[in-house]
Amino acid sequence: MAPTLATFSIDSNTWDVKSFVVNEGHGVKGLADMSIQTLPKQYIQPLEERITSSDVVVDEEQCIPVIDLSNLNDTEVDNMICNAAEKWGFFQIVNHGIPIKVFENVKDATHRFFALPAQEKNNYSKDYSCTNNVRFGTSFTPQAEKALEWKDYLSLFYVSDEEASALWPPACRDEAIEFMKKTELVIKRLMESLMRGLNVKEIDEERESLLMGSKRINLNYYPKCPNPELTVGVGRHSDVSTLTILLQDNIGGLYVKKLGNETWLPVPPISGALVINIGDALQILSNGRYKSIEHRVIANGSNNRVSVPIFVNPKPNDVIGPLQEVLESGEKAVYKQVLYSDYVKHFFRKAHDGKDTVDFAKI
Ligand SMILES: CC(C)(COP(=O)(O)OP(=O)(O)OC[C@H]1O[C@@H](n2cnc3c(N)ncnc32)[C@H](O)[C@@H]1OP(=O)(O)O)[C@@H](O)C(=O)NCCC(=O)NCCSC(=O)/C=C/c1ccc(O)c(O)c1
Ligand SMILES: O=C(O)CCC(=O)C(=O)O
Ligand SMILES: [Fe+2]
Repeated sequence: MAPTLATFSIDSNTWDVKSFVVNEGHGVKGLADMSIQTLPKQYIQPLEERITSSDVVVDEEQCIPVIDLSNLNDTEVDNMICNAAEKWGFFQIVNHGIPIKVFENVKDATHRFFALPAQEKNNYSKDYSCTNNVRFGTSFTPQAEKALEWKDYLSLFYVSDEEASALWPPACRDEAIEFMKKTELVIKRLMESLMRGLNVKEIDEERESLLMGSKRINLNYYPKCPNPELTVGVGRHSDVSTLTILLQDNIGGLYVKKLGNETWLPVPPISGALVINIGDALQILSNGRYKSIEHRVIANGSNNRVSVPIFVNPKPNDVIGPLQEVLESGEKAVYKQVLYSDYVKHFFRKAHDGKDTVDFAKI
């Protein structure tokens, strides 16, 4: 039984916090709603996994690029996108043509879903969900992690509008679908620019599958946290996607690792912008030219935060490896051919571990 006092310090030695949060589906939001005063020990990260101010650079000059897409067909914009993908692995886009209302709606829908009673959310957990394509969960891989992460999520794998309408939670379904639809054109355009930079002239059917054959949308919820400095919202990782399109709210907390050194740069929230990052699959397809960069999210002591990433992926049965156009000039392949679903399963089997997943595909 969970303690029921409104405000108290829990004794995480005697109370089974993990069972309450993970198995009973209360999530970290369930803990936050109890107004706990101290962080349960299960969430205390080792020192090296916490972000301290000495690791972080706060300098306008050191921010990831912000790219204005209002002139997307310009070669100049193409170059900016490819350059950002090579040098930073992360950038923000503005003037992309997607109405801001679509963003507001999906953020509201995220708050609405996580405000549901635990019992209702738990209908979508690994144990109770009627489909593998809809999953409510907490942390990343609680069964494999030494310390849990301060995040709840709903993960929705898109198959068709019909399936989404039938199976995704009504509290957020329509807004999540709308957000996916409205980003389609931008995703295609970004991919075309990125492919031009790799000498790929045309995105045919096979390439379309490899680059954007499947999509998954996650709704992330990071409740206000006691002792945020002792834990993390999301640990160090790179995404396994080709591209990730991330909508964050105005709270902030996402940090990316600067290529070539050990410093972490904040990704400042910009109203109306989307954050774009290269995932492992595109790093592999580009034979390392485009960089899938390590990133992480801190916990926040004052505010709840939401974010909504769309992971653009190959199809699970696609085989990924360096593209033929990239190797044409005689460049040596650094990655082998791997079945994408094997790669993803490898990622999901372990706790977040920075950039180590990509070793799975190294020659
Ligand atoms: C994902 C898989 C491989 C699942 O295969 P399937 O045969 O259905 O296996 P499964 O038994 O359901 O899942 C395998 C394990 O992954 C875990 N898992 C599956 N889906 C998810 C999910 N959405 N979130 C977390 N864990 C998951 C399960 O918990 C399984 O482990 P276990 O509980 O059995 O120990 C398959 O559906 C697939 O290939 N999908 C298409 C591609 C795809 O969806 N790619 C994902 C891109 S996501 C991406 O790029 C980043 C994701 C991310 C990053 C940081 C976070 O903090 C985070 O939460 C998520
Ligand atoms: O919440 C964020 O800003 C980023 C989340 C993230 O990295 C992920 O879900 O893969
Ligand atoms: Fe990520």
